[in-house]
Amino acid sequence: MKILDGKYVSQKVRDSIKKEIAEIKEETKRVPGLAVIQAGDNLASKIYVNSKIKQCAEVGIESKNFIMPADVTEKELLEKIQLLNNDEEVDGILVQLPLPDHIDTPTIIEAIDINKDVDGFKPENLGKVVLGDKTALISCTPAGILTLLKEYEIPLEGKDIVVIGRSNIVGKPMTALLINEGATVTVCNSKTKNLAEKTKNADVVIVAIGKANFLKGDMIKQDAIIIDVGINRDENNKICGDVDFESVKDKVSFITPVPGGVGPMTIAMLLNNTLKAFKIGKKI
Ligand SMILES: Nc1nc(=O)c2c([nH]1)NC[C@@H]1CN(c3ccc(C(=O)N[C@@H](CCC(=O)O)C(=O)O)cc3)C=[N+]21
Repeated sequence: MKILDGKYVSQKVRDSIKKEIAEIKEETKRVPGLAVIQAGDNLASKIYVNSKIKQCAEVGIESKNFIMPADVTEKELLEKIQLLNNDEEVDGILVQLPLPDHIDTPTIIEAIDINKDVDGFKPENLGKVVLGDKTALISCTPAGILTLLKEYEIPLEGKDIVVIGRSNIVGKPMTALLINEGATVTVCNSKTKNLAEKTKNADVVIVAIGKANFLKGDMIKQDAIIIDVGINRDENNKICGDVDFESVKDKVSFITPVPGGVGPMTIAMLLNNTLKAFKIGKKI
């Protein structure tokens, strides 16, 4: 078993982003800017947002955090996004999800300027990902997974890959990226019949189903590669993934740990998208 070390690879990505930003700053006197909007202050959101802000500072991205009250109206959020769309110093806009129930999330995402959509959540960006358009701002988790697999020189062409989860922000863009790499992709979900039959045949299994310790050793084949997108809390409030690490560990060739796998890669890709959006917006 080899660990796909997201902590290590994300640091490498951040080092490279930091270097590029320093060079651009030297030449243009400008640095990328990221605006983060949070509605309400639930603790989990706060922790992620703080981590993003800290890592922005580390690579030289200027970040601004806007905390709106939990009862913020859709109109107020849309007005805030309009201001940020027109703000020269803001290259990327991230609206932390989930939003409170009374807010229509697609309406909010739709309001973000296409070139500032650093989460890659807008329909146009997902469309570009499907078409293999290099100018896409790619959803951060799938982009991070692809970067991690490439860093470890894991070939994808001709591989049988099962993706468990069909969300707009992980499963769907992940599937498109893998198809474009020449993999044969099966997309499953919580209602899939005979799931283990499918996962047992897969060279790579990507699990994003949001159920603690869901994927077990008897569901995979020998030497499978396992990517665990889940972040759950177990009965002892310890962070755990969607994969039962103990039960699969002796069977896998590669596996991402939780924590320290996909999570850090996701944030690194957010920084990367912010730099990309800055370069597109400022024509660098
Ligand atoms: N608009 C938006 N974009 C997001 O990208 C987004 C979001 N909303 N809402 C919440 C989720 C969650 N998310 C995480 C990213 C990294 C870690 C991460 O780095 N986790 C560490 C562990 C952190 C810990 O110990 O708590 C790890 O896996 O090693 C976790 C969670 C991004 N999200």
